[in-house]
Amino acid sequence: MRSSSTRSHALSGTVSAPGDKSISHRAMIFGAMATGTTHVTGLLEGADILSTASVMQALGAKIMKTGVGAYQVEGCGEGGLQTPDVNLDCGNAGTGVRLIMGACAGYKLRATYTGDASLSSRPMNRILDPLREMGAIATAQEGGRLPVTLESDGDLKPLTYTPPVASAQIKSAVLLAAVNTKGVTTITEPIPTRDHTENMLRAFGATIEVTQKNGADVIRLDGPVRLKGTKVNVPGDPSSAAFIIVAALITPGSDVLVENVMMNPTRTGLFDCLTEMGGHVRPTYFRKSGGEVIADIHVKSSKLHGITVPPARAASMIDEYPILAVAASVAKGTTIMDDIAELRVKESDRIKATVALLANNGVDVTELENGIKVVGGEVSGGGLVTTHHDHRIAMSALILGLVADAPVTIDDGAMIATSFPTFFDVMTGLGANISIDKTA
Ligand SMILES: O=C(O)C1=C[C@@H](OP(=O)(O)O)[C@@H](O)[C@H](O)C1
Ligand SMILES: C=C(OP(=O)(O)O)C(=O)O
Repeated sequence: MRSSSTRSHALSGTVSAPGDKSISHRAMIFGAMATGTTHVTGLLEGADILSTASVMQALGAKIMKTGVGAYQVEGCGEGGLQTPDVNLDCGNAGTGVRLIMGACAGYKLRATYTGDASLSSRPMNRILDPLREMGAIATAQEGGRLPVTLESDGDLKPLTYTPPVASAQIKSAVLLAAVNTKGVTTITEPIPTRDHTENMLRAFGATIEVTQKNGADVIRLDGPVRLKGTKVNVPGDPSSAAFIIVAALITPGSDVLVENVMMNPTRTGLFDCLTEMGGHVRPTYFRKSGGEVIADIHVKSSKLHGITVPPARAASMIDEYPILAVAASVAKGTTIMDDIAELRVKESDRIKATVALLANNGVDVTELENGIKVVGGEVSGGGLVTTHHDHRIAMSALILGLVADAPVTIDDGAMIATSFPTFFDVMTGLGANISIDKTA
C-alpha cells in the first residue's frame, strides 16, 4: 500500500487521540488472567491489539466486542490460562509477545510464539533470561529470536532482578510471571519506564509496592495474587498524538486541538522536547480518566530551534524519536538525539531507518554510533522511503512530506494500522495532503 504526502496548507480542527496501545494490550492480557469480567472502553482497535486479543482467546479467555472500542473480557481466573491448540501469532507486537510470554510463564502450560518478519527479528532473550531464572524452560531461534517455545510447570521461583536496559516490557514480563509465583519478586529500575503495568495490576486488585533506593525505583510484588476483573477506560495515546502534534507545529498557519491525551510523565518526554524547541504545545483541561491524567493539547505552528535531547529523557519518549527527527528537520540549528541504542531493536533499526528517511528527502542528517544528528533547513522531499514494516517510520515520513518541496512516498503504509488505524482519516480531516495509492 504505497502512500505519499505533499506540501499542505494550514491544518486546523479538533481531533481525539486514539486509545493507548500499551494500556490496550494490558487490558486484554490482565482481563484474560483475571477472575470475572473486565469491561474495556476506548480500546485501540489496531492490528497489534487484535493480535493480542486473539492470542488471549487461544489461551482460554472469552473476548466479545460490545461496541466501538468496547470489549468484554471473561477471564480464565481460577482455571488459569490453558495450553493452546495453535501457535500463538503475536503479529508485529513486541509488547504483546513479551508480556504474554511473561504472563504464561506463571501457569502450567506450553506454547509456541510466532510473529511477522519484523517481530521475528527482535531479541527475546531480554525476557527469556529472567523467566528462565524463575524456572521456565524456553527454546528460541539463534539470537533469542521467534519462534520461541516456552514451557512452565506453573511453580516458578520469585526473582530479584535489575533489567540490563531500561524497558517496560522486561519489567512487565517479570511482574506478570510474578503474579502467579509464590514469594516476593523485586525489580530495580535505575531509570523509570512507563508504569502502566504497576498501575493496572493495582486496578485489578494486586498490591504493588514502589520504593526508592539509591535513586532507583524498587518495585515489589508479593505473589501469588488473584486478579479480579475490573473496568478499564483506555486514555488517548500520547505516542500517536505525537504525529498530529508535530504535523501541526511544522505546517505553517496550523491550529489544532488534540483531545484525550494521556499525560502520564513516563510518556510525555516528546512534549517537553517540542516545548524546549519553541513549539506551542499547550496541554489544557487536565482531568482524570481510567486512572490516568489526561488533557487536551492545543498546538499552533511555531518556529522551532534545535536542542540536545537529554539522554535521561529517552525512556519517556522511546517511540517518539523518528517524529522528533522530523520536527528537527525544519528547526533552526542542530538537534542531537544520542544514547538511544534501544532504537536499533524496535520494529526496525529506527536509527538507520530515520537517517535514511531524512537523507532521501534532502535533510542534513548524520548517523551517530548510538544516535542521530539533524541540522534543520529546507526539505526538498521527492524521496521514496523504505519503512521496513515499521509504522512509526511510515507515519514520520508522511508528516515530513507536508513541508517538503516534492512529494514524499513510502513503500508501504499498511503497518500504520498496528498502532493508529485512523491515521489517514484523522490527518486528511485536518487538511493534510496524504494519499494512499491502492494500485501500487
Ligand atoms: O511496555 C510497553 O507497552 C512498551 C514499552 C516500550 O518498549 P521497551 O520496553 O522495549 O522499551 C515501547 O517501545 C513499546 O512501544 C511499548
Ligand atoms: C516499539 C513499539 O512497539 P512494540 O515494541 O510493542 O512492537 C512501538 O509501537 O513503537
